[in-house]
Amino acid sequence: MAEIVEAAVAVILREDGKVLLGQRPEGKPWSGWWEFPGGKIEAGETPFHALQRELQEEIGIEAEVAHPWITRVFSYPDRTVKLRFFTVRRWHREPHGKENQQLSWELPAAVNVSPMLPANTPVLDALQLPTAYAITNLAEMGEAAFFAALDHALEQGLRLVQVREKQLSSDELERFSREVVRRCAVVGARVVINGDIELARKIGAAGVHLPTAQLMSLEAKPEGMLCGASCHNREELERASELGLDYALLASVNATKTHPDTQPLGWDRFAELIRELPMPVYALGGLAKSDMDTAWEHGAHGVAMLRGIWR
Ligand SMILES: Nc1nc2c([nH]c(=O)n2[C@@H]2O[C@H](COP(=O)(O)OP(=O)(O)OP(=O)(O)O)[C@@H](O)[C@H]2O)c(=O)[nH]1
Repeated sequence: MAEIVEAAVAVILREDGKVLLGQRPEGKPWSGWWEFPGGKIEAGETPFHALQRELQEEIGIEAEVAHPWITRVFSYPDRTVKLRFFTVRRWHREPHGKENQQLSWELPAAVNVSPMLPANTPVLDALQLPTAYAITNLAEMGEAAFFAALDHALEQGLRLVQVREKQLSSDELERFSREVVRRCAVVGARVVINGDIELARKIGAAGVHLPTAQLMSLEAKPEGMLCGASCHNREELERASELGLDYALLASVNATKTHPDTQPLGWDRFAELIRELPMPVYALGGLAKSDMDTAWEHGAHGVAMLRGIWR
């Protein structure tokens, strides 16, 4: 097998949601194609040091903090690359093309420059997943309180909601899911339905969320819809990765009321379990939006919440 080239790559995120892309300079392979700033990890370098060196050399900035995010392997005709992505939300100095390359701030959902390096298309999809993920809690809250909290959270910027109401009959679930989809659609938020691919299609939800048993038994990712899964260990995370799922939830980081008898993972174990996965992973279990920075520090894409988001 050809050698694997390892690279450290930066997703530099501005507060307006735009990311920085650069055009590969003349003289390099794939010159003219657009990419995230970064480059090869040299012998003896850690990925983080390679990232800082490349950011300095290519665009003249220093990352104040860089969090490990996803790792993607991609085979080009002449080489296989292993791209270790980091998110950078704070940096020093203004980025400028030090190799005479063009730079452009772009929204992941509407990139105006092309062509993108082929390895990067799924990365732009992953970047369209918001950092806060909500799970419905009709069972504990009741309908009036739940819908009031949903409208409030949507107003505050919530853009991804999982419908999970195992106590409802199928008719009730359809009625409730349609109402959640309707309210979310007003602001362009996406809804995934727990466990029911057919219902998701029938009501025009964005996708489906697989409970663990369904993750382990499903043969292929359902086509044409957003699809994530609930995981508790490395085996389940690897299954989600093999199926090419768009995201995973990993629980339980802290002790929760939902699973009082389960031993929580804690943040260090969480970080260890999600290393080198190609899809974003949300941390779940006794968390609130105030845990976001800690989640990022441990490699999470964001925080998933069943109670914390509705308070
Ligand atoms: N920097 C960067 N490289 C990427 C991205 N996507 C992607 O497939 N790659 C691949 O990862 C490898 C990174 O190497 P590079 O060519 O940027 O590294 P470098 O600046 O150290 O290269 P050099 O040794 O040619 O100067 C290349 O094969 C490149 O095609 C991306 O978004 N950013």
